[in-house]
Amino acid sequence: MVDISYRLAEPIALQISLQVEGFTVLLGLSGSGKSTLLRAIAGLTAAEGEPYAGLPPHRRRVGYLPQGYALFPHLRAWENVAYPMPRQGARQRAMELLERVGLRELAQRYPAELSGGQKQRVALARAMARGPEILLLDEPTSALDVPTRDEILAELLREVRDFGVPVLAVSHDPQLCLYADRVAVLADGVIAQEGTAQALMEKPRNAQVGRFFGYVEVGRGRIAALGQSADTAEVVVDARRLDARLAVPSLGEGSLVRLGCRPTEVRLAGEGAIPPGYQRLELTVRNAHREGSFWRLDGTAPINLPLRIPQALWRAGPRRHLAVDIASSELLLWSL
Ligand SMILES: Nc1ncnc2c1ncn2[C@@H]1O[C@H](COP(=O)(O)OP(=O)(O)OP(=O)(O)O)[C@@H](O)[C@H]1O
Repeated sequence: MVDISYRLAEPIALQISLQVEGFTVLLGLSGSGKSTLLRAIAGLTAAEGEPYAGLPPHRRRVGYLPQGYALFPHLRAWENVAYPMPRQGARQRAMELLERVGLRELAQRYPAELSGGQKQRVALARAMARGPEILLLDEPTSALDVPTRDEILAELLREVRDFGVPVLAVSHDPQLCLYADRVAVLADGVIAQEGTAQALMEKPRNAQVGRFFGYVEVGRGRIAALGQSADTAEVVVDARRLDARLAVPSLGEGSLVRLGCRPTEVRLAGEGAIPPGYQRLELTVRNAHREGSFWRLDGTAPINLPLRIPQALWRAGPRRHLAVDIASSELLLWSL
C-alpha cells in the first residue's frame, strides 16, 4: 500500500490524500485534474507531496503510463523498454520484461506495427523497467476499441497483478471499477469519497460521486422524520411524503436534502399491488420525446426523473400522468 498526499495550485488546484492498494481507480470528470495528479506524482508537474517530494522524475520509483503511451516511434519495442535503463544489460532486461507481458516475439517491431493493446503492454514493460513501487495508469481504456477493450484490460490487469506493484489508474469510466480493489472519486480538487466500489455504489456521499454509478439528482426536500432502522427517513417533497435512505449519517429531522436515484431502477407501475419495499408515485410528465424505440420523459413532478420507456410499454403515446414504483432504498438523501 502507498499513501499519496499531494498539493498543487497550477494548472489546477488539487489537495489529494489517497491510499493506493492493489488496483485503485480514481474517477473524475474530464478536466477534474486526474492527469495533472499523475504527472505531479511522476515529477513532471511542480507540486508538493509525499512520497517523492523534491526528487527529479528519474529518481522517483514510479512507473507511469501516460494516455496514448508516449512510445518513441523511431525506436523498436525492446528499445522503448530499454530506454530508461542503464546501458549495461539493458537489452537482455528489456527482453525479459517483454517476455513477461507476452511480447518477446514482437520485440523488433516499431510502435506503428503494433496494435493498441500491444503498444499498451510495451508501455507497461517500459514503466516496469526501473522497478517502481507504484504504477500510474492514465485512462487505460481510452485508446482501446470497444470490442476488444475488456479482454485487453483484463490481460493488462493480470500482468499488472503479476508484477505485484500497487496501481493507481485514473479514468472517467466507471466500468473500470469492476476490476478495482479500491475506488476514489475526485471532484472540486479533493477526494470526495474513497472505499470499495460496492461501498461507493451503495452509499455515494453526494451527487458528484453518485453520477459515476448512475444516480441523478431528482429533487429537493426536507426530512420530516427519521425512520426506525438506522439509515431510513421520511422526506417531504412538494407536499408529498416519501420513504428514502440516508446516504450521509449527519442528516436529521428538519434537514434540507437533495434526492438522488438511478432512473434504471425505477419500474413502471403495473396493475397489481405495490411490491414490498417500494412506493408508488404518480408523476406529472412535462415533456416527452422519442429516442429510437424509446420514449424519453423529462421534467416530471414531484421528482424530476429522466426516464426512458420502451415504446411497446407506452403504446398509446405520451400522457400527462405516469405511475412508477421506486424502492425506498433506491431513493437516496444527500446534504443540500
Ligand atoms: N499545461 C497546462 N496548461 C494550462 N492548463 C492546463 C495544463 N494542463 C492541464 N491544464 C488544465 O488543468 C485542468 C485539469 O486537466 P487534466 O488534464 O489534469 O484533467 P483530466 O481530469 O485528466 O481530464 P481528461 O479526463 O479530459 O484527460 C484542465 O482544466 C486543463 O485545461
